[in-house]
Amino acid sequence: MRKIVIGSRKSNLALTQTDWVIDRLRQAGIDNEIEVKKIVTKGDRILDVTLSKVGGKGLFVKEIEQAMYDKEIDLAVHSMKDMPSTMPEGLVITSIPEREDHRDAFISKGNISLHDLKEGAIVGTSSLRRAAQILAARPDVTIKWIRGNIETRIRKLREEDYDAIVLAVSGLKRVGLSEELITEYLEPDVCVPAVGQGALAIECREDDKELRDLLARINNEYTARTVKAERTFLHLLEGGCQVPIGGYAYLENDTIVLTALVGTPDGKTILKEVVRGTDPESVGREAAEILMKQGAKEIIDQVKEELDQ
Ligand SMILES: NCc1[nH]cc(CCC(=O)O)c1CC(=O)O
Repeated sequence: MRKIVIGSRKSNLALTQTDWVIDRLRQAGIDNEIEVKKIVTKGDRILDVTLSKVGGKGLFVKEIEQAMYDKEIDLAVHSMKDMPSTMPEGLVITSIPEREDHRDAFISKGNISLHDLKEGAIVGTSSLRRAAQILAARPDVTIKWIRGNIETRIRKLREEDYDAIVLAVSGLKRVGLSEELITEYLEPDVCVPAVGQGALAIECREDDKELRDLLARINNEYTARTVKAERTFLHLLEGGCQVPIGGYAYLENDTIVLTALVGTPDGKTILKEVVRGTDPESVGREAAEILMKQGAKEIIDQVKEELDQ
């Protein structure tokens, strides 16, 4: 039986996610030897610059993908939301396990809800998507960029002048922090999560048939179908995390219900639609077409132009 080598970033979140996948593989009866190889990515090295300005998504995955081409590793576990919407030649997302909580968490000093924050309160996020939606709900608050891993951001809330921060519930749970820290779960009607938020992507070489057959055992059809709708939408809008785009889909019986969002970073314009259907790609495409008709492309092009300056 062949040994399986998994490449992982060194962050607590990445290693936890990798361990979680290994647990799933074991539960699925896969008892091959498994080795974890730690890789430091460019994204881990440039933590002091706004993520959107240094190239966004690709940053965390590129070096891991090179290791896969070089056969130093066989597979990698990523946060789905960090995956670019197009895959590089020869690599595939072969399996999508069951999704963790998809929501964003609002965490404030003194447990004050988003609605009850005082005027001018400082909310920390480095996501344009979160900034847009927080400002749409509360135009009177100030967004202040915050960087660093989940643990760092929690510490900065405590030690610096932030009144609140927003981060993914899934990330918080995965690094072992208590959900008691959370003031408020932001449902998609308040804050549409990032496409793929809470889900993992297991990536491997396209031609590694033997490994793909093993990994298929931990694919979750519900998550795979809904994430497919979200990513089709993202792909058609050519969005990375450098533009305020959100997408979340769930199933109602067999119907996919996709909430799709594009907004301006100041939150003054929010385009948001709910699309239903059974075929994930059609649902994603329909959402993209509707938002495009409402001016989504113009918003995205303008945000990209501003970032380039
Ligand atoms: N942007 C960084 C990032 N990438 C993945 C997660 C964890 C969330 C997930 O599992 O999707 C986080 C932290 C966050 O958004 O607060």
